[in-house]
Amino acid sequence: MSSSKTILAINAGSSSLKVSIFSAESDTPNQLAEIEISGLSSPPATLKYSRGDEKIKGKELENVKNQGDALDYILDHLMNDDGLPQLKDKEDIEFACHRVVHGGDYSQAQVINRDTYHHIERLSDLAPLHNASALSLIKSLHETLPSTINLAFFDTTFHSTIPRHISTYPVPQSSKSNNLRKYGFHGLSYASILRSTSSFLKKPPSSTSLIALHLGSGASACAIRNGKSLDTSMGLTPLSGLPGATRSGDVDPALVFHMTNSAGDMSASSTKELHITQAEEMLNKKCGWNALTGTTDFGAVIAGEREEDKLAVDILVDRIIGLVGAYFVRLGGEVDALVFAGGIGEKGAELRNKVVDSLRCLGFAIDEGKNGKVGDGVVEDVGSDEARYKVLVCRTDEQAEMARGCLERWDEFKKG
Ligand SMILES: Nc1ncnc2c1ncn2[C@@H]1O[C@H](COP(=O)(O)OP(=O)(O)O)[C@@H](O)[C@H]1O
Ligand SMILES: CC(=O)OP(=O)(O)O
Ligand SMILES: [Mg+2]
Repeated sequence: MSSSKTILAINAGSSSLKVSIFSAESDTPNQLAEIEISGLSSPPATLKYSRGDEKIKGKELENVKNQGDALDYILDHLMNDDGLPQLKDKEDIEFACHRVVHGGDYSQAQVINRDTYHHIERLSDLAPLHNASALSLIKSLHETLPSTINLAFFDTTFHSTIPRHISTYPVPQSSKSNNLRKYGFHGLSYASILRSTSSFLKKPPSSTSLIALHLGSGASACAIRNGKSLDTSMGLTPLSGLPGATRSGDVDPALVFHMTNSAGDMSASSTKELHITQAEEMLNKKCGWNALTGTTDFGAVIAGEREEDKLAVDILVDRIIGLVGAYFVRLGGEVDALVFAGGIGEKGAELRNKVVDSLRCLGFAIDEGKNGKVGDGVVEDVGSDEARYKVLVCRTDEQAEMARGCLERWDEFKKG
């Protein structure tokens, strides 16, 4: 390990691209700058940049329409920032860490080479909003920065501890369908949440138990027992569980055949790299709160006054509390904290209020004053002092989690 070089960590979400740059001079990642382009699914996209005291927030970017444009914009911005002398040459970037949502059976991060690239490509059908765009970013980075080593970090890795009776679907178990199991996603985020909250609670991660909620354009919940994922709400693909901006979340599996009689036909948006049926297209891209309200921006939905806005919020709250109740039972009530994270979890004070208010019977309660004043802390306690269980807000950092993983295996990754 250790050089004067830098690590670039790239997190392609379904509505955003977040990139952080770290110096690789110590055992823990030292963030030099963080840049985020959000609102890719509700244009215009907006830029947020922070490097020390230098901050840009809410700048609208008319010409940034997709993940590829966003990466080009971000690399250009970083390379041309005079306040970032660590990044002047393309060769300064030793590693680029990419968040890849579906890692199939990979149990740890991989160096991207021809084999791993094609393996990830084959998993694209199982994460149709994510893997294909992560791969196109990997390809474009490989072309722009030919001397940088690309690494894939998977959302699925954290959930490899889910017991078999929880990850198995009760369907015929042929050898192929044994791969048709629950994988779970947002794993880099849950690893980051566990690291930050256990440190906040002054407990080792291995004895910390949480019900964690990652609520963004894709939303999920996770039961963490003694530092290990016990269950999570996304499954074989990131479609199941909670509704998202454009995803239905759990519905009766037969519903789709009543919405269309060509469910199994290929969708017009299928490409050579990505095969997606009309059913998958509909449930992944045409549902969620966007289908109910006409916007993917949950900030606008929760501020909205219309019946459909209220309905979308009530649905999300209802599905969240259902999962928290189930996980509370799974954990036998041994819960150190309920944790909110992700764009909505971190910024949506009113949603936190509604969720926690509905969980009073379990011993959770919010302090409205603290909840309304969440600042820049990595972890903030928003629970009432009188409540039995803690309620925390955590600024999850998937990029830092990847950079940490890169530093831990630096020499091995250098060998390729
Ligand atoms: N003040 C706010 N209140 C509630 N939701 C918000 C607020 N600001 C942003 N959001 C929502 O956060 C979501 C994006 O979360 P994020 O985790 O960054 O997304 P991604 O899934 O792309 O990683 C969007 O739905 C956005 O509308
Ligand atoms: C897995 C997933 O849905 O990720 P995101 O919320 O970043 O889109
Ligand atoms: Mg995300």
